Amino acid sequence: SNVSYQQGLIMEAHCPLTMPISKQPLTDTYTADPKPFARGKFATVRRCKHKETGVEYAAKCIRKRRRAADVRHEIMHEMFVLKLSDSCQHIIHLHEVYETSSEVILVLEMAAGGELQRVLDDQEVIAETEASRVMRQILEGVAFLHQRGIAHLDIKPQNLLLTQAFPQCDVKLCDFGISRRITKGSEIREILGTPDYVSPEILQYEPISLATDMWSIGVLAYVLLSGHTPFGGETKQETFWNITSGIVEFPEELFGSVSNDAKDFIQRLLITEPSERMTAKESLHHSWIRMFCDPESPGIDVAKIGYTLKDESNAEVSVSAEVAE
Ligand SMILES: Cc1cnc(Nc2ccc(CC#N)cc2)nc1Nc1cc(C2CC2)[nH]n1
Repeated sequence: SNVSYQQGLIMEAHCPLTMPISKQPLTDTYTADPKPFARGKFATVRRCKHKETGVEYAAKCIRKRRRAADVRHEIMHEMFVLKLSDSCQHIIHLHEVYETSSEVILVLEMAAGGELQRVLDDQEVIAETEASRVMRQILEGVAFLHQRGIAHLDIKPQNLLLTQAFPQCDVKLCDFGISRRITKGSEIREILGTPDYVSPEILQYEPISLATDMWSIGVLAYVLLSGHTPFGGETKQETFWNITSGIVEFPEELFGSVSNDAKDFIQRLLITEPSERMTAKESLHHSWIRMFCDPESPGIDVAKIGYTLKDESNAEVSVSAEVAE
């Protein structure tokens, strides 16, 4: 259609989510910590506080040019996925975007509790009720993305953030840096996530799909309940061999006190054939996930997708759709 869009970026023609990008200095509006509290390969994350509201955010500063290729499109894809996920409580929200000559700065919701990985470092395993509650929230977020044809492709405890100190906290998914829209003839990508969480199809250069995330979720559940990774080997090569073998064991000394429901949940995800794994929607109905959740919480959510467009006369036209999960 020939409507004109708000100034800013048009990420994907079929679903134009406008996201104004400010060229003002971030420090006009926020007080930013000089020292990052987290670092990725191409990004640093700084705590920053809005000068007027006092609200704290996490400013993810992504270098625009790296490996010589212009990675602007990848950054816009991450912004698109974050904006599309605005209405999901289990995905970190994108608040604002700034751009300098060398960086794009995503001002993101602050999850003060930090990474789920820290909890695993501190306490090895977590109680089964807490593991089920964590998994349910992660599955809500993943089901939201999968409903929209997006695979995260890097689900691991480092990318699962807690809103406050464990266990009285909620969990949010972050980092869509290697996420992909999965189309029908899904592409074959030599994307490599984190060795322990990577799925057999990735190792065998077979098409990636939404089911690739479900494998990682199976690994995550195994780790939460036992403190060990199911395919961990002495070397990366050995780990990859164990993954493609698809043999999952539940040693008595690790799983002796773990319910059969929990083991069944894991076994229905750690299947080498992607099409045989539970989908995110099916896993939300698995007894291990339903068992502990508060009965009155609705199992079915309705997702609202809304964005505003401008018509020829520059009047705002709002478009919204409701999608029953
Ligand atoms: C207290 C805290 C501690 N450690 C991290 N680590 C971390 C993990 C993954 C990524 C990868 C990404 N993206 C960035 C930082 N994030 C925190 N809070 C955040 C972090 C954020 C947004 C995601 C940056 N909101 N609140």
